[in-house]
Amino acid sequence: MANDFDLVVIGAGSGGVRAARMAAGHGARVAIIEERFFGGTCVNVGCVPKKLFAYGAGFANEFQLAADYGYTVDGWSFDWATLRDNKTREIARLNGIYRRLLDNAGVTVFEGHGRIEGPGRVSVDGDRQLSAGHILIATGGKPFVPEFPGNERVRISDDLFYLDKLPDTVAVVGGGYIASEFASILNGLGVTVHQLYRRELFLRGFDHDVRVFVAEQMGAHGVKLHFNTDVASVQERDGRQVLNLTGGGELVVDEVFYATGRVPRLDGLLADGVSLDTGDNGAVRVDDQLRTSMDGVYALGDVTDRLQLTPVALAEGTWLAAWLFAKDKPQGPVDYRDVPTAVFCQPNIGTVGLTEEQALERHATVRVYRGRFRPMRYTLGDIQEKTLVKLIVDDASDRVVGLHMAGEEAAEITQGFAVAIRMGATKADFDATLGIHPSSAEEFVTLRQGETVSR
Ligand SMILES: Cc1cc2nc3c(=O)[nH]c(=O)nc-3n(C[C@H](O)[C@H](O)[C@H](O)COP(=O)(O)OP(=O)(O)OC[C@H]3O[C@@H](n4cnc5c(N)ncnc54)[C@H](O)[C@@H]3O)c2cc1C
Ligand SMILES: NC(=O)c1ccc[n+]([C@@H]2O[C@H](COP(=O)([O-])OP(=O)(O)OC[C@H]3O[C@@H](n4cnc5c(N)ncnc54)[C@H](O)[C@@H]3O)[C@@H](O)[C@H]2O)c1
Repeated sequence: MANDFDLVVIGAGSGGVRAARMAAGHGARVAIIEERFFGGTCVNVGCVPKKLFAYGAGFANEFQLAADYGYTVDGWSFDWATLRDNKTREIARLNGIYRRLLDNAGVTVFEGHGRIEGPGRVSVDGDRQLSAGHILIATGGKPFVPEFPGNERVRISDDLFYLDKLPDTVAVVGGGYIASEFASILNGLGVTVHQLYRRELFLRGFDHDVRVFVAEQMGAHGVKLHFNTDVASVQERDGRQVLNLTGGGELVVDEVFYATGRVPRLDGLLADGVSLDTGDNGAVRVDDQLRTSMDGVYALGDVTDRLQLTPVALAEGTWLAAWLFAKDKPQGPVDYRDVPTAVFCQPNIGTVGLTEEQALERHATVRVYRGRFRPMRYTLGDIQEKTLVKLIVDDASDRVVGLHMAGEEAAEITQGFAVAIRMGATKADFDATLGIHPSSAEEFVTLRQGETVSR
């Protein structure tokens, strides 16, 4: 007997929606199951509301700058409820768009909990049974909070987007993307922010110079950074949160936000007796064709815990739909080389390719070019905002193997350079490219004094 659907997708986030729409476009009969919100993490409690808040957090700086340009900007104030509710309205609009995209693509939408009952069998809310030629797990991730006394008192990233009231003082625990972005956002909105990170320097995995520079700049913006600091317990005192620190001492704040990583979301996904190979943190293991250990079941995006980025989930969704259903199959697997990324902390970080540390693992000798400057926009007044640009070049081939920026518009600028890096641009190509003057981006093509570093 024919299956109900050629493909049943569980989870309508970035990767699931993309795979479902594209598969339907290739002529497959597709169903998608979503239990919480269309568009998933990115649209609802991730990239989009985060970026809107980051824009919101930048205005205090702009008002100060406007005064340097002769504007009178006395008496401005900020209303949290307006920002929060305008954001929520926009997210509701996007939810509708995601839902309509699926409907218009001819995808059958089920609202409820998806569960794999066995090979080729999926249920919706435990009752409606669907048979499927292929099943795709695109269930994303969820915040991870470590075990310690009082951890039920802390908030996670989802909560920030719906706070009733903006607290006066917060602790943000973690040193990755979310903690650094949230610390900058809250600081920009006028909250006193303590960011706690358990090791020596946050933003592990990014280029060391960038990490040092961002720590210095975030500190200058007012974020109180506490490195080599971890939390033993949290308790309430007089309506406030008291963090007992592992090294001794305490920190008293109004709210505690934990951003200590995300783990794959597999809650109730597999019926009794159904199992899949998973990694240490529960991530669904896949091969380079996104196949899981169960025949006909695929997985992509955050649930596989590789690169937790929306464009990666989108690329995987596009690839899988074509791989399974297109007349012209992709030539090879998804290409994860030189994935550009940005952290929307203040200053923003943009990066593509290797850090200096990674470059030295692969190449015997590299040339490192650094530039540090005050963007022209800030030169009329007292704002001491700085920008860092850095290129890492493999000395043997002259190829630019890493490009890093921390400063205004780092994400916008890095995206364009990422194309050049992927195409194998050399330092000579950068040198031969004329700058756009005056701009910050031109610094990347005018770096001349390199430092040679060997392993
Ligand atoms: C605060 C924050 C900020 C971020 N900012 C950025 C950014 O700026 N740039 C960037 O590239 N990435 C960012 N990310 C990461 C990005 O959001 C994720 O990489 C991306 O959403 C992953 O897509 P996905 O399809 O794998 O999963 P998700 O988007 O998480 O979608 C999974 C969906 O599956 C649903 N689901 C789960 N289980 C079931 C079930 N059993 N039945 C039915 N439905 C189910 C969930 O409700 C959800 O809608 C951010 C993440 C967070 C948390
Ligand atoms: N701008 C973006 O593209 C963007 C923004 C936000 C999130 N994301 C994605 O979402 C993922 C999750 O973000 P995240 O910031 O939660 O994770 P992360 O992996 O970036 O950072 C987690 C941080 O928590 C710390 N940590 C882990 N366990 C801890 C513990 N037990 N105690 C104290 N500290 C601990 C880690 O050392 C690290 O600093 C990111 O990896 C990223 O891929 C992307």
